[in-house]
Amino acid sequence: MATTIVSSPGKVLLAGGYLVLDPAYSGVVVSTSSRFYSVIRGEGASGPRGSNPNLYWIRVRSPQFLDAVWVYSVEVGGNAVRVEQTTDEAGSSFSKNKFVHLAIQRTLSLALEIRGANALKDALSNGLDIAIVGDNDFYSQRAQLQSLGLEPVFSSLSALPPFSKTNVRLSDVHKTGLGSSAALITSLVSALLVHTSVISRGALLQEQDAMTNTDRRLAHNLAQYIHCLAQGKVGSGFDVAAAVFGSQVYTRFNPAVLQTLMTEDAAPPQLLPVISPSNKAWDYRVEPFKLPPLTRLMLADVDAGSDTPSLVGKVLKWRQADTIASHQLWEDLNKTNQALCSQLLKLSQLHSQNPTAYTAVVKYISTIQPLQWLANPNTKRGEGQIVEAFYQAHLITQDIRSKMRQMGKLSDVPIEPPEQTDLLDACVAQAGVVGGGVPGAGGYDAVWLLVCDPAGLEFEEKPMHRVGRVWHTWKDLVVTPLTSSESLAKGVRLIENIDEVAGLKEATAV
Ligand SMILES: Nc1ncnc2c1ncn2[C@@H]1O[C@H](COP(=O)(O)OP(=O)(O)OP(=O)(O)O)[C@@H](O)[C@H]1O
Ligand SMILES: C[C@@](O)(CCOP(=O)(O)O)CC(=O)O
Repeated sequence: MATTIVSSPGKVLLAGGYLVLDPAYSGVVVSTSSRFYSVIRGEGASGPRGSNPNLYWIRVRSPQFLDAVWVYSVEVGGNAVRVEQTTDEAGSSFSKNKFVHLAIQRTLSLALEIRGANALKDALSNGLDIAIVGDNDFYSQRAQLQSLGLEPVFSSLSALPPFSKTNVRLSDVHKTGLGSSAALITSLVSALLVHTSVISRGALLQEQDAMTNTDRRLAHNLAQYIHCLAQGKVGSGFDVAAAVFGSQVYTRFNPAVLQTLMTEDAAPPQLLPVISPSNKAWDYRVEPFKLPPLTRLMLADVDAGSDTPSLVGKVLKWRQADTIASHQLWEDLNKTNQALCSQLLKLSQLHSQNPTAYTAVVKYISTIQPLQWLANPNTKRGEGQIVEAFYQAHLITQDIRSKMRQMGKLSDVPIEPPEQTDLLDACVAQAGVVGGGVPGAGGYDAVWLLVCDPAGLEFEEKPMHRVGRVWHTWKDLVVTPLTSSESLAKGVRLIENIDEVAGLKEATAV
């Protein structure tokens, strides 16, 4: 039987945290080079069938974690699929994994509706072995680095083997906020949809019209549904949208579309009428976005951590309590968020119009602090407007930070708390840094920076290196760099040859 391999990226919400919960506003989302991989091998899992010819077996493994093998029996009926975790098989975990279980159960239910029982039985005939791995960035590597006597700096992270074992259980891992569950569910659901021939392999291979392809939109709708069901709440869905479609300007769907399906017990009889891409109730919007050329997204995991749902609860409570002030602030903040999107896209246009001047400007502003960018009396023709455009982007990021701090103050939520403000101010003052902020809901989880990344310089001369030094020597918070940058591949994608991905074959070997 064939092997199906699908990967999907993590996410960073650069602008639009909280506002993106309201369909009146959009979020600017970057998908990351760090990805989740689901590898489905069409054989390997077997179990007692007894007298039941409709029983099949699926084994799911997460080799990066201890006690992370889950074995499911699958009973394919005429109009229902029963998926139950079993502990009969040796090595099967006694822990449960709701995200994996629901992904399998709901996806096979949809496959039964669309492809019928015989086709589904064919796909499951020899049992499925499914291995799931996430790039190292999804989980804090501090402990691994310490055990190897390595400092938590970029060069050390690059020295770690891909898909490193964490030596802990999933319940004990320190996640870094890149959206592991959204990327996991998107890759697993999409891989199962391909393996059961519900969607075509080509839908996840092509990148043109990725945002309008109906197979990809079916995968999106199903992944959104399962992710909300597993998380027990309907967030904005920006993380799943980024996992499916890649970097974008995202406007959420009306949660009412899922109302009839949000019951955890047996799968509702009919998923397709709701999940289908032809269901107009899926009124989300995905518009193209990408970071400008010769810039680099930098992410750091800040060891303090925050509980996003509680931050969200407090902000929404404030929004209801102080409707006038909150509406005005959200309107202003949304305008600034969209201005950031437009300004970054403008930089891409300026590069297209005059790549030579653009390249020269990036090299120049990488050597001086943002407040000095406009002071150069000798700016060459064609370069002045590019320097001005970078400086405008810098001002917009600072304005977003100011408004996010104001929202935090008014709602009594540490969106950009003083410790994060100090860290970000120190970073944004470095030569060649365009701007930065707290991603998503903010708090103490993480920081993001957009830095110039000029070609042809030694690493030690690059803004990335300067920022890395600030992070490494920072005293008030434990700041650990992630290796992720922006993913230029458009969201979820099929991997045709496992050897395309370094370490994937070894990490997922049966
Ligand atoms: N490698 C993995 N294998 C199997 N399940 C995983 C894996 N990584 C994450 N998960 C599942 O995703 C769940 C984490 O989802 P949760 O919504 O709590 O975090 P999250 O918001 O996605 O986290 P973050 O954004 O920090 O990655 C875990 O409890 C686990 O069920
Ligand atoms: C607060 C919110 O708008 C963004 C949360 O982003 P993050 O999980 O902090 O990256 C919630 C949501 O969009 O679902």
